[in-house]
Amino acid sequence: SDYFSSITGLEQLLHTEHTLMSDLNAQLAQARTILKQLEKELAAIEVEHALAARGTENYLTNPINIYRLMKRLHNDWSQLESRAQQMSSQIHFNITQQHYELNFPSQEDVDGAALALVRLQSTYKLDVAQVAAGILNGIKYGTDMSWQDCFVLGQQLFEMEDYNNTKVWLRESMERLRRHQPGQQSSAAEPAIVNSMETVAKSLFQMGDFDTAYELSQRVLELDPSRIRNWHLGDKAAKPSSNQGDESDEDAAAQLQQTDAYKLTQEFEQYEKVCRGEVIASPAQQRPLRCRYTHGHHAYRVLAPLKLEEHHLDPLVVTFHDMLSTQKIAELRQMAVPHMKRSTVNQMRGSSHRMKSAFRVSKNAWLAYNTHPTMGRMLRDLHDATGLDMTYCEQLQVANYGVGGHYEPHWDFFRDTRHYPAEEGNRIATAIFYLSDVEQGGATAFPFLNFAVRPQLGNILFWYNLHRSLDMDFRTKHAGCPVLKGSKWIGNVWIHSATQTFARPCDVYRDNEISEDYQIIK
Ligand SMILES: O=C(O)CCC(=O)C(=O)O
Ligand SMILES: [Fe+2]
Repeated sequence: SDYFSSITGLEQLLHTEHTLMSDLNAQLAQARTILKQLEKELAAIEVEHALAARGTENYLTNPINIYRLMKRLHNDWSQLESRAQQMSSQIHFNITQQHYELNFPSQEDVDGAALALVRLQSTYKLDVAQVAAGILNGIKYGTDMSWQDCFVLGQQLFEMEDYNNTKVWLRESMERLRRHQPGQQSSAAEPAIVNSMETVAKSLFQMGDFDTAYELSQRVLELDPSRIRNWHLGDKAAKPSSNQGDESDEDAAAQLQQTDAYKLTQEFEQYEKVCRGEVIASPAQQRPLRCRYTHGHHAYRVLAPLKLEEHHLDPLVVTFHDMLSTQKIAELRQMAVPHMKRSTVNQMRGSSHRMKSAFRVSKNAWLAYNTHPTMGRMLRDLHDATGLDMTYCEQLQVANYGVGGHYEPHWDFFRDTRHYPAEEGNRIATAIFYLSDVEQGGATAFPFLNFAVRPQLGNILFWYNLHRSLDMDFRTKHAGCPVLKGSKWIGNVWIHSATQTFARPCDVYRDNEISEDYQIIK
């Protein structure tokens, strides 16, 4: 399970399908051999009949022909019969029995993948027709989705009670079906899909989406005109009790309100805009920012200075460029892969129970710094760059986001003191090592600060989560935007505050008030 949350599991699924393909291929090859023989024997009999047709009497007065006819009907045909039966019985293609050792996605996985596709489409405002054509932000990546693909996705969204997106995908499916040349082979739709279309049309009708229901019904009739008979009978099966329909409707609406309240806030809208790159920092905001060389806090860096890029000054958010080589990154990722598990989030404030969530779709692994010399180096470099003391930092968290993977806006500091050891202090700073590039999407976004940082292999993104007073800086809310194309790898280092008194002394006045307004979700 959880194949959709990162790329590592997907490779297993590719393997599963590869096994099924070669198995079915082997079975078909065997069947084909028998089929060829059968064809040859049939052709031989056909030759006899061609001869007979030229003169039946002449043919049937030949004793050899008479004998062969008798023999054929008495022996040969029953042999042909058993051969044909043998051929069909020889195709042993039983997925569950033969391949119990293979990994298959669960319903949850399929739902997760559907959700990912829809998340991308809404976050990046993608045109459904383009997505269905395999085009992401103007670049054609893969094959088109068939009308059936779009329909099944729409149906699934319907079952997941995402009605707005249901409509969009069903309409795309119908559009594709309409454009579909009638001459093409799949115009003879399987009854199963026509059944589903009928069912979905009925449900849409009951929910009051008459346009889509009508559209769908028209297509059903084109595929199978005889179905109209079922529609006028007013039978019970065709009309689920209206009571039931209303109830589930209310449920759906209530659920939608609850889970999606945040999605409707201005804050979330702003987050999505930042992900899309639609928010451009004002000149006033940009003017004081610099890209420069620095020797950080280590004399050695005078000779090999660090490339520092400032994104924001207060709170401080910066990038250190080219801090890890491709080779070392490959080693790190390899070490992490066997330990990767679906990421979780704290269920509630004060609760230590952690759970999977659509809020955070990725996989991660925690690695101790003594696992590999590279990791010790990473901490030293981080110390040299920032001057912070690395005594209390959490293990390296390597995370991988697959397509559609994301992490919705959150703060990295703990708001509940029970979530960190008092002697270590809260998470004063976050360093994200980017362990991959991402082709499209996947930026780290700061919705309150109006910018997003694109992952760039080898870079470190660094920021302070706390004010100098060690109060929480609520302006540091940030997120991992959905990955649109590619796979995103990061390594998180969370540095705690207890030993930073000299590295980052507090000011003479408390500086926390400036960020307090950002605590309230708008
Ligand atoms: O994926 C990102 O860019 C951000 C990750 C993050 O914020 C986290 O893991 O806490
Ligand atoms: Fe974070």
